[in-house]
This record gives sequence, C-alpha cells and structure tokens, in this order.
Amino acid sequence: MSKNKLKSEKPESKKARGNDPNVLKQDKEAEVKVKELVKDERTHKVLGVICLLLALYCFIAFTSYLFTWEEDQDKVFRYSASILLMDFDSVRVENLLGRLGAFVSHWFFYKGFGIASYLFCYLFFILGVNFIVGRRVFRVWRNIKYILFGLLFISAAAAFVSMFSDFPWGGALGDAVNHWMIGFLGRAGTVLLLMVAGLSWLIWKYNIDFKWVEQQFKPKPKPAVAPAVAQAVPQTATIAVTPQATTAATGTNAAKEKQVAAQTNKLKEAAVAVIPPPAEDDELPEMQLIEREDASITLIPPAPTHIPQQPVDEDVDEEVDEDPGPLLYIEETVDQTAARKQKKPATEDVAWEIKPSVEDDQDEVEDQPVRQPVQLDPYEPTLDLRDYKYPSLELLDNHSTEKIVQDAGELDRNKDQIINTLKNYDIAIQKISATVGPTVTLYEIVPAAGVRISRIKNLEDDIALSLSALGIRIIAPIPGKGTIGIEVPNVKKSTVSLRNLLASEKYQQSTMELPIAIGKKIDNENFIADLAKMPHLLMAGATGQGKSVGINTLLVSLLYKKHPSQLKFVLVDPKKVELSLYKLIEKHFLAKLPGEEDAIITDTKKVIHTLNALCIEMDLRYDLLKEAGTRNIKEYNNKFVQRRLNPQRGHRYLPFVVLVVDEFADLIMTAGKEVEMPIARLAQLARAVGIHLIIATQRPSVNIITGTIKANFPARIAFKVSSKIDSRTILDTGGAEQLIGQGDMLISINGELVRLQCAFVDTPEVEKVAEFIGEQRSYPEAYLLPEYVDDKEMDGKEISLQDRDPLFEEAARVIVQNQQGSTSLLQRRMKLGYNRAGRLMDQLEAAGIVGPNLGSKAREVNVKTEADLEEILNDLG
Ligand SMILES: Nc1ncnc2c1ncn2[C@@H]1O[C@H](COP(=O)(O)OP(=O)(O)OP(=O)(O)O)[C@@H](O)[C@H]1O
Repeated sequence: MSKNKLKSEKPESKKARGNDPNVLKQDKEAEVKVKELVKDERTHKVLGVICLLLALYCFIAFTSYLFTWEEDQDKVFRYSASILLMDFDSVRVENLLGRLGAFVSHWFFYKGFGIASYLFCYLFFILGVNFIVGRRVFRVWRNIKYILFGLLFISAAAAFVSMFSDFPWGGALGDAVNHWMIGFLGRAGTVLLLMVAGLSWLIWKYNIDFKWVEQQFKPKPKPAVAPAVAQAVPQTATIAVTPQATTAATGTNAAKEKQVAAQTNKLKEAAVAVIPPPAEDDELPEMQLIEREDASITLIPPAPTHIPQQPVDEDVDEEVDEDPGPLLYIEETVDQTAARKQKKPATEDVAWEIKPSVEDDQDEVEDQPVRQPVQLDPYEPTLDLRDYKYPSLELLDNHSTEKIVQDAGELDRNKDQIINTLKNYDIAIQKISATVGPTVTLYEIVPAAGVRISRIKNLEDDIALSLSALGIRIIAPIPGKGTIGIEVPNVKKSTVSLRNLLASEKYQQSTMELPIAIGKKIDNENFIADLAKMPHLLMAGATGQGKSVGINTLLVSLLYKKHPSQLKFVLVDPKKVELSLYKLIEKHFLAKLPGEEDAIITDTKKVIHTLNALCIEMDLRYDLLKEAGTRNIKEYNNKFVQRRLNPQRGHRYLPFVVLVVDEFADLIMTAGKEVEMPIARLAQLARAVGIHLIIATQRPSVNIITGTIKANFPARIAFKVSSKIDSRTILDTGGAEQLIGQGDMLISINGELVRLQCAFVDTPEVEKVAEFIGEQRSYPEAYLLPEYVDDKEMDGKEISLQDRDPLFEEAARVIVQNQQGSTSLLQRRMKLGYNRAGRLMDQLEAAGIVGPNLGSKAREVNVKTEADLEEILNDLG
C-alpha cells in the first residue's frame, strides 16, 4: 500500500518542486553568468580604472574650480543642469573640465560640502586601488566612517573660519551646521566643540600619548642613579627592554636574533645596560647605551620572552597605533649566570624576571638595595594579539527551529510496516520503540525470545527492500544493546544549524584542545569531538553530499574556539574555489611557504613543497620537544608557558597546525607517491607535535585511500557514497551508500560507527566570520613554514661561491656567533630542511668559514670573530 503511495508520490513531488527542467536550467545558467561576471577579476579591474579616473576627474575639476568659480558660478546658477546640454558657443565656462567640470564642482562645493569635497577624490581613489589590486589594500568601511566624519567636521569648521568669505569653503552643509551651532552654542561654544571634535579624532586615530605632559609634572631623576644601581646590586645583571625589543629576537627570526645577540655581545665587553627604545614596527630597535661603572656586572642577551611574530594592523593607511607598552625588566642572578656557563640543561638554566618599568624602579632601587628573584608571570600566547575578539554567534544564521517535528501518523505507519515486514520473514518482536532524529528515526526492536539476531542480519537487504524507503539502514545488533535498529529517513528533515551547536553548553564549556562541532546524533545529542585526539580525519562522499559544508563546519568551529596564536591552518584546495573564503584570515590563521603569495595552495607542485615543508616543521618540532625533555606539544607548551624553556635556544610557543586537503583524489592522481609519502609520514608521526590532518575526497577508491593512509586515519567520515564498495573502502563496512545526502553521515572513530546529521553553515556565514576576523589587527604575514628545496631541483648544482644560497650570509653569522659548525644548528635556527642546511654548510666550507666534514662531530669553525667574518663576506662581495 505504502509502496504504491511512495511510488506515486515521486512524480508529483517532482512536479511540485520542479517546473520544466529546461526552464530551470536556463535560469540557472543566466544566474551563473551574472555571478561569474560580478566575480570576474577583469570586471574588478575595469571598475578600479573607472574609480581612479573619477578621482582624477574630480580632483582636476575641484582644483580648477578654486580658481575659476567666480567666472563660472553665474552661468551655472542661470542655466542649472541644462548647462550640460547647451551648445559649446552659447555658454563658455572657464573650468578646465568644461561645463560638466564646472557643474559638478559647483554642485559639490556650493551645494554640498565646500573644501571637504576633496574627500570624494580620496574615496574614489581607495575604491579604485582596492578594485585594481584585487584585495583590500584600504579598508573601505573604516575609511567611509572617517570620510563621513570629515565631511561634517571639515565643512563646519571651514564654514566657521571663512564666515565672511564669498567662496563656499564649507558648502551648504557647512553653512547649515555652522548656523545651527552658533545659534545653539554661541561662537565660543562652537569653537570649543570644533576643537573637541578635532582633537578627539586625532587622539582616536593616532593614539597620541601625553607623556610630555606627564613629564612636566614628574620630579627630575637624580643624576647618580645609574652607578648607584650598579653598586647597590653587585650580584645582579640588569637589562631593560621593551616588549617589542624582546620580540625582535625570537627564534623564528634568526636575522634579528643574531643582530640582537651581536649588539649584546659587544655590550658585554663594555659592561653596560641596554635600553632599546620602543620599536614601532618589525625593525630591530636601536639601542641606547647607559654606561655603568661596575665592570663586574654580567649581562645576558635580552631573551625574547614574548611573541613569536610581531602583530601589525593590516590597514596600510594607518599607523600601528599600539602603545609600545611598559618597559620590561629582565634579570639574571650570578648563580644563574654561573649555571648557564656550565651549560646546565636548557630547561633550567635561565630565569627571566619581568617587571613593569625601569622608570618606576629607579626610586625603588634606593630603598631596596638587594633585589629578590621574583616569580615570573606565565607566558600568555594570546597577548600576541591581545585585542583579538573571537567571532560572535550573531554572525551565524539559524537555519531552522531546533525543535524536531515528527508526524505521529508517519511514526505509526512506519512502525506497522516494520512489524509486518518482519512478520513476513517469521520474525516476531517483543517491543518496538522510536527515537526521532533530525534526518532519520531510529526504530529499536527487541526480538521475541528465540529469534537469532544473525538471522535478521542475514535478512538485512531483504528487510530494507521490503520497507522500500530510501536510506534505510539496519543495525543488527546495536552495539552494546542487543537490540536491532532500523533507521528510516524522516519525511520532513530538519537542518542542524552550526550556530546552535556552537551555542551549546557542551561546546562552550569544552576544554578540548581542538573542539570540532560535527553534528547531531540520532538522539539529538550534539556530537562534539576533539580533533587533537582523533588525531587525523578522513572524509569521503560523492559529489554534492555535504563534504564542503562539512569542512566549513569543522574550520568554523575551530575558529570560534581558538586564538590566532594557538592555531594555524594549511589549506590545500585543488578545486581553487572551495576554501578561497579563508584568504581573508591569512594573516591570522593561515600558514604558508616563505615567499609564496597565496596562502591557499591550489597548485600540485606547491602542494608537494608544502607537505614536505610540514614534514620539516614536524621534525623541527620533534627536535624542540626532545631538547625540552617533553613528549608532546601539550607538555612542551606548558613548559614554555611556565618560562622553563629558553627562546634563545630556538624554543617558541607552538601553535597547532591543521592541514586541510579538500580534494585528495585529485592530488594522488596528479602527483601519486610524491603526495602520499609526506601525508603518510605526517599521519604517522605528527600528532604528538600538534600537526593534524583533515583530508577529503570525492572518490574513496582503494588506489586513493591506500592501506598506509587508512591505517593512519582512525577517524573517518563518510557522507553518502555511490556504492557499497566505496563505503567499505572508507568505513570498512557498508552503510554509507544508504545515507540520504545533504549532510547525512556516518562517522567511525576507533571502530565505533555513529550516524550524524552534519551541522550546516552556509557560505555567506563563513564569509562573515572570515571578514570579522580579517578586519582585526593581525600578524604582519601568515605563519611561515620552513623552507623546502626540492632535491631534484638542486641536484647537479656544483658548489660555487658565485652562486651562493640567499641565506649564505645569515648562515655564516649563525655559525660564527655560536662557534659551532653543525648542520642541525642551521636547521633549527633558520628553520631549514636537512638538504638545504647541508648545502649551505658545503658552501661555508668552500668559503673557508668552516672546516671539512668530520662525520658525527661538528665541523671546526675557522672564523673566530664576527669582525673577521664581515671581512670575508665583504671580500666575497
Ligand atoms: N549539513 C547539511 N545540512 C543541510 N544541507 C546540507 C548539508 N550539507 C550539505 N547540504 C546541502 O547539500 C548541498 C551540497 O553540499 P556540498 O557543497 O557540501 O557538497 P560537496 O560534497 O562538497 O560537493 P562537491 O564535492 O561537488 O563540492 C549544499 O548546497 C546544501 O544545500
């Protein structure tokens, strides 16, 4: 009965949904064409050129108006807009850009905003540049806000100042505002209000500090303080540095580190204290020297206690308006110095003390001659971007009411049909119960005594056929319950919004390291898992079944929980369009190869480089873990946070790295083993160092998901696939071919299989989240992966000093400063792969800077001082 019903419903529903398929196709095509046109790079460039020309046009017209307005004004008044249509001879205007120029300028200046009209030239200019360059060189909304304020303020101020001038300096707007203000506040009040508005804007934009005011009221420091400090604290070496100075010497930036070390080395001899002034940008700050009398003071280099990357505002038209922060104070006691000299393990030999400010301390020094070592505050990675705001749930949409409505009639009908079908096979049942989920309802059956479950299992296909609904899955038995489950799709499915999942207590309160909100189980329980524990995820599904949405769901749920300093994504997108939205968060959350323009990798060759670079990153991280005596990233970061690891030795806070590959099959088809090998290596080893993989494929065939790959991906997700074989390839069992699509999925974690409805997040929502993050202050560039040089590309290249590696000089300095000719030192300090570091070492040998290879021992360093090295480098030219 219901079989017939189902059959007869099909054409109807098609009718209801669809109209003539041809018509639909045309609509779609037209829509696609318009969309493509809007997105086309060339359209943007044309718009950009138009905007720039408009900017230039207005600029010339306005400037000309300044000189010709007297002659032209009468004519524009007399003829108004009809001046544009008149003969050349009947009306002659003086404006360089003719009647249109005269009319437009008159309109902007006289009827509009006066001299502030020039702001429109600026607006067209920034729009033009943004369109032409193809990315947001200028932030449009922020600039529009400034321009609106400027129009109001400049026109009002200009109108006030030029009250008795004939020229419309403030335009109609300025006059109106001015008129109202004078009536309301009087002249003095208007002056005050304009001053307050102008000053407020300056303070807001440039964050002016009023230190000079502060200094006027501060008592002058006593002249003898510096020697007094040295004498009073003979056992303490003191270096004052600003937070920026500490940043300059991080392990990630070997050049700066080396410069700091070089400067500090020089200072050691002179026994002086170093107080670098606050650095505004990434440049190494210049040092100010304050001589101290006591030559016995020992100095340690200003250990980079802080951020691995110096954040900047992405906005190019704005200065970084960050307060340089208070001076920090780093101190090492004589015991610690001695310990350091004896080369105690890196983890224990250094204690840094960070105190507010030398200025604050100077008075204190006199009252408190002996300084006690002070417990340091833990390192806080999120201070990298301390004003970073996590995206709010408001950016996401609610796609449905979370309440699942199930028609009681439908439940009854399904129940009866199940009972009858089983009866046909002589299977009696004791009890049947139903759990209604978002997409399917689970009917749980307790068979009558004596019915063997294996019988039902054998009849699985027949029962599914008899029930004849699409997407039925029979679980016999339900693991751990001894009952039989039959999943029947709901007629009315409800979408699970990612927003609701992220709002759930389970997600909000989660203490997982990488929480991913995947979807809802059949019993409506939210399924939130820890990617760090999985530790890698394989996703497969035929085209159009919800893979891309699934990837977005995972990425967005990580973005809602993680700070940019704690997580980096490596995105591989051979299809070029799926992950392109995340370009906006490049400087916050993405990692890329040095020198690469795009952080989202679409080219196969670059994928191979990136995967190998990730392997190098993994090896480097293992070296760090080993040196720190820790077993995994959690222990390592804990130790770093407690300041028990010295950044001077290359230690740094390690963010999690999540590699997302959107179309794995495509890569394997084009690059085969070259891609499979590094992926397999990463999958086998990378979990302990915080590198996790999410790999998605449309074609889950055995030549793509090979045994090696499968063995290392214990967590796997299958959306609907086209055959049972595909389902077996991915899940080791059938079932995924029975799914109903649209995010209906099976997840297998450590052998346990769960059916879920994947949470839904739409592209505009992802865009909003990416925009929200992208607009905030960021690092100066994406997180840099180590350099990888393809052996094949370098093979056959002779060691020639003419053709030196670009990093040759830097490598030479690292070796000479450390007086240690070891390849692994170069690898660690400069984040290089073994091969490149080896080649650099060969070149250094050819230049006579290091001696020959001594097997397992480090090479001898022939150059003893940096001055000698500089000479050699100069000679090499
Ligand atoms: N979790 C979900 N909830 C509701 N609808 C979904 C869900 N996931 C996907 N869909 C629907 O299915 C459509 C296709 O999904 P998606 O683009 O993710 O497929 P895909 O597997 O990535 O396809 P392709 O491999 O061709 O890119 C979506 O546009 C959406 O309408």
